[in-house]
Order: sequence, then C-alpha cells, then structure tokens
Amino acid sequence: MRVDVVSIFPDYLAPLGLSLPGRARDRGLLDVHVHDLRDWTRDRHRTVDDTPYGGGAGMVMKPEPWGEALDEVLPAGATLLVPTPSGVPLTQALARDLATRDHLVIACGRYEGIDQRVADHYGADHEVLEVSIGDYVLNGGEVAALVLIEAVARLLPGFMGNAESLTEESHEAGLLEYPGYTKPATWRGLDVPSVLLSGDHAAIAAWRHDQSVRRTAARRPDLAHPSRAVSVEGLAAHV
Ligand SMILES: N#Cc1c(-c2ccc3ccn(Cc4ccc(CN5CCCCC5)cc4)c3c2)n[nH]c1N
Repeated sequence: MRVDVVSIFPDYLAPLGLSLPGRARDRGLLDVHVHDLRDWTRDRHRTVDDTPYGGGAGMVMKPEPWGEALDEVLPAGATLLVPTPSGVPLTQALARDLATRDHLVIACGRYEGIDQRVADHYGADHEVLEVSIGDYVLNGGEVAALVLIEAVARLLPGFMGNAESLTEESHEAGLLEYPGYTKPATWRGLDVPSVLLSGDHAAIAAWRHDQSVRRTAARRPDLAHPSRAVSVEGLAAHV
C-alpha cells in the first residue's frame, strides 16, 4: 500500500518512521510519502488560507494550493481521505475496508478546514471520504492521519507478527476485548482469575467471551445494540 500525506506541517508526520508503520515500511508493506502543501503555493508569502465567505471566526484553507498538490499527488484509482470533525466515524470496519486499497492520499487541513470545493472537485473522479477519528475537536488533520495510517497499516497482511491477535481485538467482533493478565499470579494481593490458570481452554474461552460481553454492555452500549450499527456503504450514503 502506498500512502501520501499532504500537510503544512510535514514534520508532524515524523513518528511514521517509528514503531509499527516504520517496520511496515522496512518490510515493503507500506510506502509512505509526506508532502508540504506550501510547495504548491505561487506567492512569495506561500499563502494557504483566507477569510471565510459568509463571515465567521478563523480562516479557511484556499482551494488553489490543494488543487495543484492533489493534481500531482492523487492518481486515478487512489482514495482521498480528508480528516474533519464533520466526517464519517473511523471504525474498525472502515479501517478494514481502507486496508484493501492500493493507494490512500490524506489531505491534512488546518485553520477551520479546507474549502469544501476541494473534496467536491475530486469526488467527481475519485472516492473521497471525509472522516473523523472521534467526537472532539483537534487543531488539524495530522493527528488523524497518524491514527488512520496506524489503524489501517496494522491490518495489512504480514504486518502484525501474530495475525491471530487481530481477530481477538476490540471491535473486531463488535465487542470490546476481555481483560488481560500475566505473571505473577498474585500481585499486591490481587489474584489472576483462577479459570485462566485452569488449563481448561473451553472454560477460558467462555469466560473471556462473557467478560467481553459484560464490558461492552457496561462501557459501549452503542456497540451492544447491533441494530444501531451502520455499514461502510451506509456511511458513504451520508457523505
Ligand atoms: N479527523 C478529525 C478531527 C478533527 C480535525 C481534522 C482536520 C482539521 C482541519 C482543521 N481542523 C480544525 C477545525 C476546528 C473546528 C472546525 C469546525 N468549525 C466550526 C465553525 C465553522 C468553521 C469550522 C473545523 C476544523 C481540523 C480538525 N477534529 N476532530 C476530529 N475528530
């Protein structure tokens, strides 16, 4: 998979050289390229923002630099991801879907976002997904890009050493994962649940599933009621 990231703060993406994404790059599973949007500005001040039409606080990112950049960086067939507070939620299902793509391009906005015509323009010939990583407001899209890349990259075949762990993770089966324990069997007077020391694999599996169900009901009632789930196709319909 190739991933291109465009940002006015390319150094923000430096962590991509570390840990999981770094290892994926070394294995040739992930090919990440980071670009500075200001390389596509034409004025001596390298201007990327202007005041919003209709008034309001803050500044909006101008469409021209983005158009020049994406014309060069976004080829036919690539998927454009635009992080935004108003995007469709990033879920494990969406991450799995994105992990099947050959080429992702992530447009990291700043200020109060990118002129809407940029997403609209490229939506004519590309899949464009305005995506949110959570119900809180950040100052830009770079953190979201790091989250998106890690959530997707770890699902690439051959990426994680133990592929089995991917199936037991939170959200994979619509449930939160069960609690984990390791040595010592007793720590500060607290014992590991005895079933985990029993060697009875059927009982251990049943206990873990029960713990997942209880945790999900207690912490994420929204996940506990699948009728409230929305498919990836359903999300696209809300774009
Ligand atoms: N993914 C993700 C995100 C982001 C995110 C992603 C990308 C950008 C680019 C710029 N910002 C800052 C910002 C701040 C407020 C508003 C809303 N304003 C309301 C009044 C009219 C103007 C718009 C928009 C943009 C971003 C934030 N935040 N939270 C997530 N889960």
